Amino acid sequence: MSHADRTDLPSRPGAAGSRMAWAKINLTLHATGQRSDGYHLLDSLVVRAGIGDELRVAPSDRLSLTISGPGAAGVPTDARNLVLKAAALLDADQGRGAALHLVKNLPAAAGIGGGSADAAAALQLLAAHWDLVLPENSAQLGADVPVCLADGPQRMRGVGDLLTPLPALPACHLVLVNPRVDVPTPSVFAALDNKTQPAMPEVLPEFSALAEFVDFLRGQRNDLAAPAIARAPVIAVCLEALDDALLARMSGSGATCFGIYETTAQAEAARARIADAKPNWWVATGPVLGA
Ligand SMILES: C[C@@](CO)(OP(=O)(O)O)[C@H](O)COP(=O)(O)OP(=O)(O)OC[C@H]1O[C@@H](n2ccc(N)nc2=O)[C@H](O)[C@@H]1O
Ligand SMILES: Nc1ncnc2c1ncn2[C@@H]1O[C@H](COP(=O)(O)OP(=O)(O)O)[C@@H](O)[C@H]1O
Repeated sequence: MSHADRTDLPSRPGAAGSRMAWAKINLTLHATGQRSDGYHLLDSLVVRAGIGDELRVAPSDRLSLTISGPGAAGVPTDARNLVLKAAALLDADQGRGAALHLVKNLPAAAGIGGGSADAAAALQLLAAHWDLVLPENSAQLGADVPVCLADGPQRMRGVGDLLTPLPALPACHLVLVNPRVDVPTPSVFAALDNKTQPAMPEVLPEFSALAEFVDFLRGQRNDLAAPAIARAPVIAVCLEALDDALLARMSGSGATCFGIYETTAQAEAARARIADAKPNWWVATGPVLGA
């Protein structure tokens, strides 16, 4: 087999030629202003959930991308894919090759940064594969890419570019519910009436117990929830379906909602109940990473 023909893709998540692209969850999302270029200033507590896509790389003389998995339908495989955009940003027209395969589990355009997480995973995997350093301008791939490159809970401000790592959070489990309606991010921002709302407290408390953390979150907001629900009222039905959670909110610009549960068993029971009642929805569960 020639070097160019090798497409022996590693199949184990976390193997050397593979990287997980974990879902990004905005536990809070405050819209605090707007820049002159139209981009919104945000203040958001962002975590990664242990539910994600998997990106694999194998040596090849040319760059290629194939996609499989339950979330693959409708995701572009051409140069519009954020994985290939990330490869182009890193390669800078040098013509490097790699055979990439994306196992797409996360729904797209769902407020959980699936595309941004894939882009971040591509930058990290290909930087290692090609022996390059990560580019500083990753945000040009999307405002959420920098936070997806970071590990552990983060406070995200600016337009997504100002990141402050947070101490570990109390352990908890998330149930993610998506009613399978696309809610494009620009349309939700455009429908946001009040673009200058209060930020989170300047200094975030440190949380030793889950109840304390959930109490704090209850006092915070997702300012994009109202315009997203106005566009897709089924989001309110998702929140109702999570009514046994300690807290249920929408992530990002929607439509995915999350419920916070204390134990894996409680989260799994909620996942099974909702999946049974709503077979056409996407319902998944996983721990908050770095908690
Ligand atoms: C709202 C957030 C919150 O984490 O998440 P998602 O709902 O996308 O998951 C992000 O800020 C989205 O990040 P991302 O989806 O990468 O944004 P981009 O591709 O750069 O921008 C898509 C569009 O969203 C709007 N946008 C995005 C970020 C921002 N700070 N202000 C904005 O106004 C702009 O209309 C832009 O054209
Ligand atoms: N690898 C990818 N996975 C998902 N969507 C992608 C990908 N590459 C490009 N896209 C496009 O990016 C858009 C936003 O995707 P995504 O990041 O999942 O949503 P959101 O910004 O709501 O979190 C989608 O409309 C999709 O067509």
